[in-house]
Amino acid sequence: MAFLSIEQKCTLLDRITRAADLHALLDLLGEEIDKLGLVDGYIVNLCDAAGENLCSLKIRLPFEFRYLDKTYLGYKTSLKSDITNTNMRAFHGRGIARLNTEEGPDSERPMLARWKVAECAALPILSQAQPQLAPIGTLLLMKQGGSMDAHVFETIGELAALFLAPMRAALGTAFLQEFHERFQRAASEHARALDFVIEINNLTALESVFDKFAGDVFRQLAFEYIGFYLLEDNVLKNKMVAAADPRRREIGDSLAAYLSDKPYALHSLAGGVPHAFLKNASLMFHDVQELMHIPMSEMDTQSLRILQTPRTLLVLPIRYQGKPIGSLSFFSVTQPVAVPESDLQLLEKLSAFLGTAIINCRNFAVNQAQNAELERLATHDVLTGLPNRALLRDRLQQGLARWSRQGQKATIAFVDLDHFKDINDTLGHSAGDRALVSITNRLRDCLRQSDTVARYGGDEFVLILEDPDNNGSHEMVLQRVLAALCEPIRDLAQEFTLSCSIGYCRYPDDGEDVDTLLNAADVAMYQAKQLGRSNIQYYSPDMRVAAGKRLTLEGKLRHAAENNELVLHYQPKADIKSGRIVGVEALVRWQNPELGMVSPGVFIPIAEESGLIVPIGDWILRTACAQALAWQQAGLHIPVAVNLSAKQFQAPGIAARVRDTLEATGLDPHYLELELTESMSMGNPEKSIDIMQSFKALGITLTIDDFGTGYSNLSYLQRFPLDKLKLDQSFVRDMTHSPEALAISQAVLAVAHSLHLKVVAEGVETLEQLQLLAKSNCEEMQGYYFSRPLPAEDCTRFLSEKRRLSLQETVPFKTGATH
Ligand SMILES: Nc1nc2c(ncn2[C@@H]2O[C@H](COP(=O)(O)O[C@H]3[C@@H](O)[C@H](n4cnc5c(=O)[nH]c(N)nc54)O[C@@H]3COP(=O)(O)O)[C@@H](O)[C@H]2O)c(=O)[nH]1
Repeated sequence: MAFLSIEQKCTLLDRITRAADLHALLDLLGEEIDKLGLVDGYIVNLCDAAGENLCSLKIRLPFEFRYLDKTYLGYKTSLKSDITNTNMRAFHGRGIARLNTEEGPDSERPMLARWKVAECAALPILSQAQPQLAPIGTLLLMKQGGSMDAHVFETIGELAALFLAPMRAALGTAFLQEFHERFQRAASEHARALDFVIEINNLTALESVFDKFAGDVFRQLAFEYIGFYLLEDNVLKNKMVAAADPRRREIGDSLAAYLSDKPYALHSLAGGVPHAFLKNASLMFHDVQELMHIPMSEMDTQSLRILQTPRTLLVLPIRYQGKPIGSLSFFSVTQPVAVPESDLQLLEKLSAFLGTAIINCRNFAVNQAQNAELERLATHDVLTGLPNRALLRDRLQQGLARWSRQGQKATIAFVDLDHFKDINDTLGHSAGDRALVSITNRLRDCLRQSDTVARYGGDEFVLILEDPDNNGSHEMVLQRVLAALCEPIRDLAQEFTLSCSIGYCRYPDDGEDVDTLLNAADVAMYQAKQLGRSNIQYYSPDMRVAAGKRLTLEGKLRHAAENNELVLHYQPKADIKSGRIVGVEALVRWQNPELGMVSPGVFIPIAEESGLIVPIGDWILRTACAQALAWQQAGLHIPVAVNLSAKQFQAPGIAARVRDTLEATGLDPHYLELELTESMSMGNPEKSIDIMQSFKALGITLTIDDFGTGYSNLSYLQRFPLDKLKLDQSFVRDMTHSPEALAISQAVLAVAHSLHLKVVAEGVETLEQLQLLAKSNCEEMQGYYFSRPLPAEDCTRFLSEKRRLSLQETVPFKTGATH
């Protein structure tokens, strides 16, 4: 039975034959279905060229949803997919397939509610005359009020049949054309995507990456906002909300502000953002009602309110190597956005590129942080955090350029802590470290922000003081530094007071380059040390001359022992009461072919500072022991006293070295006396006691030299295993005319005697001094009055002649020796 009249069919066929292409045919078919007024909506699905998918090519949704017609255009369903699907049932079954509350699969029923229709029905588009040919597609019909009857299907089926042949022909052409267009589109999309990938991968800041991504998406799709969320500490944090129109930023900004301190927890699927992340799949919502189908959190409800209820919302996971690392939300507030399958695929691709770019940025940030740390380690001192030598030089170099441009003056100062080693020796290295940190803080407090303090070495600091006003304020600052570093350090196990020696020079007066200035300040600091420490010295060129001389001496001294330039002189010591010679003191001399005789008062301090005293000291000990043994073998049983310098005393294994020397030379230890100074033993008294006990265990006699010149802790003195004290020659020199010197000498004698120690007076030059010492019960004496230090040969003669000291007027022993 025909439902369309002949005239209708003829008119229609005429229009069909004049239709230009497949789209014109589809439009015509739609127009005719509309005219019939039998259904509220329809979708024309046609097979694609490969015969693999049904493709929605013409859509007319029920009236209130027509704005979405374009959104679903191009939607593909695989012909191999779910055969219970209404379209598939019609296509494969070649008959009508219904979907309503009673018929059709449950999975499709939400579609009825979504489009507010009572029934959907799919008709295959096929030829009744040639049933062996496969359908070319389906026609999905929608009815809102009530169901569709046979009349509807037959009328629309008859209409569709008229279109079958021309559509089949047009399909071939259309698919060829579509294939061509798709190829071209793909090529240009490919090129665009490549540009995008290159550009986005070159970015190193997350914000720029988001901006770039948003810019590209906004150019291609009608979304108004994009929210970026990244996984951090097991929550999704909003990183940015980008707006397509800068004039409408407020909504995006409000959302970003709201989300700034509210991350999405990932323990539930509530909300599109966590949903897409957890499911690693995209979600598309065309209205709020659809959105309501997934669980919502309070945060989502509030976000939607801020977004004034978006018309379209699409959420995608951001993936890196297939795994989600965040989510992206695209939304539009003013108008719905159609997102055909091809655009969705494009977005998914872009979001994968975005994922790679995000990881690049993170790796870049980690590398930056690592590089910064390496840079910091290379330029800063680890303990104090102060600039190290390398950075100091760099800062000084930059300063020089600036000062010369601005005609400005500056001060470069070397600050060296006095006796810092004592803290390490007494309280250990961690206390030493704490002291250095405390010193650093004091230095920082003394300086202005524009000044520099750097750690130059162990206990050496360098200050760069800027002087933009040329007002000489540097002197005040250096005084402040000296005072601050002399304050006691209280946060150690025991209170410790340090001092410092400061040397400084001025730019440009004393030098105009880094090395000259640092060297000048160093030379001045050395001078400050020489002048008794705890003072400030301004550089003068004379100091450099002296320092140069000192360097020359050090260079020559280095080879003195191997060149046989060192020689020992021996100064006899006598018992004051009996007048007998009770020992000799070995005193080193340096006879250099170029410099002549160099006084030990000059070269011993240089040997001490340069560390040369250790090998030189070994030579002295060996030579003195060998000489004492030679005297014994000649029948002169006389003990020899050897001075031990502080460096030697503190050198590891000193007791073992002395023992080895005694063994090597064969001298009985009872014929060796070691002279130690007060200051070297008081620096770290406990350690000194250990070393002294090792000496005593060998049978060596121990004497404290120069007693009275240093600062002695009497309680320690009591614990030292000593035999003698040597009264310093300064007291002996003055005792005859200075009541104070006499009083100190007598006090020293009293202390020594109360500790059962003998006293040796040194530097005795006159009979008067000798008599005074005898009256004060001093046991031994040494000095020019009895004998100057003598070369070994002369001393042998002196000992052989068995000279005796007399308390009466005598003629002192004279030799060719200078001292
Ligand atoms: N570590 C070592 N230090 C040594 C050694 N030899 C010397 N020194 C130290 O060098 C300083 C100067 O020594 P020197 O010029 O040898 O002076 C000694 C005596 O010559 C001098 N002296 C002795 N009697 C008199 C005197 O009557 N008047 C006078 N003006 N000077 C006199 O005193 C110095 C004695 O030194 P000491 O007993 O050690 O205090 C000096 O500090 C030496 O210690 C060495 O081998 N190793």
